Amino acid sequence: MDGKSKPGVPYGGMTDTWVKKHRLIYIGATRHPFILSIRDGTVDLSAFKRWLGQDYIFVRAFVPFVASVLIRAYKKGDESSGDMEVMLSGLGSLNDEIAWFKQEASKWGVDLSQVAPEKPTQHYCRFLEELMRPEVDYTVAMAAFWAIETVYQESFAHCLEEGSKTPPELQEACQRWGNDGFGHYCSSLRNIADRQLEKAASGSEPLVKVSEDVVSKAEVTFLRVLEYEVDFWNMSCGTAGHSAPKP
Ligand SMILES: Cc1ncc(CN)c(N)n1
Repeated sequence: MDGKSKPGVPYGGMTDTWVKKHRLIYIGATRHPFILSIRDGTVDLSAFKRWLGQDYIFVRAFVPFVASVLIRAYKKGDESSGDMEVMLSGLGSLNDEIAWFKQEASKWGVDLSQVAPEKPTQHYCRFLEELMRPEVDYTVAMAAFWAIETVYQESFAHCLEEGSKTPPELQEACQRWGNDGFGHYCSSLRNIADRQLEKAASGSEPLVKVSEDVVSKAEVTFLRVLEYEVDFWNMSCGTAGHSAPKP
């Protein structure tokens, strides 16, 4: 959370360096007031319902992005890495996630068919589209994939920690991303990203464009994910319009 490497996470991966180097925006994304309001039980239910509708739209756009990373993993042809299996499990959980959104929406009386994407959602989905373009490197796509999943894991796990006062009716939402299994999945994504970054940095990746170009692009992409996540949380709180300028 405060950028310290987590127990069991191998110290010194590139992602570890980024979390430390950019800990302010990382904390901004993983300890957002919206998340803190869920954790202390003061969340405004209309904000939660707004988040629910918008996140459903995001998750539907996230599925093809995950599929695009799976295709990149397949094309890498490095069967021993097990990358494809990690993505397949991710797609499986997204299938459950979409079913959960529909059930949760009906529990709260949110008609998902009537929800229109607000600007932060539109911008975030457009960013996912950009990451699906063929010229985007596997390493850059993996950095985004890990960052997107880990922000939710860190955020919602925080609402489940000792001492939290998360309302019982919101526990299930927090469990969805805050559970240990999802945490393990995020560690798998992190390991793939770190391995790819290590190869790019050492220039040992064949046919990769100028290697430091890939590493710096991956770092910029990591930061852009954090910005989109903060904008998404801001939207959920109704503090739209205060988004950071996009590079
Ligand atoms: C905005 C957002 N970011 C990440 C996740 C986790 N897949 C999500 N459901 N929504």
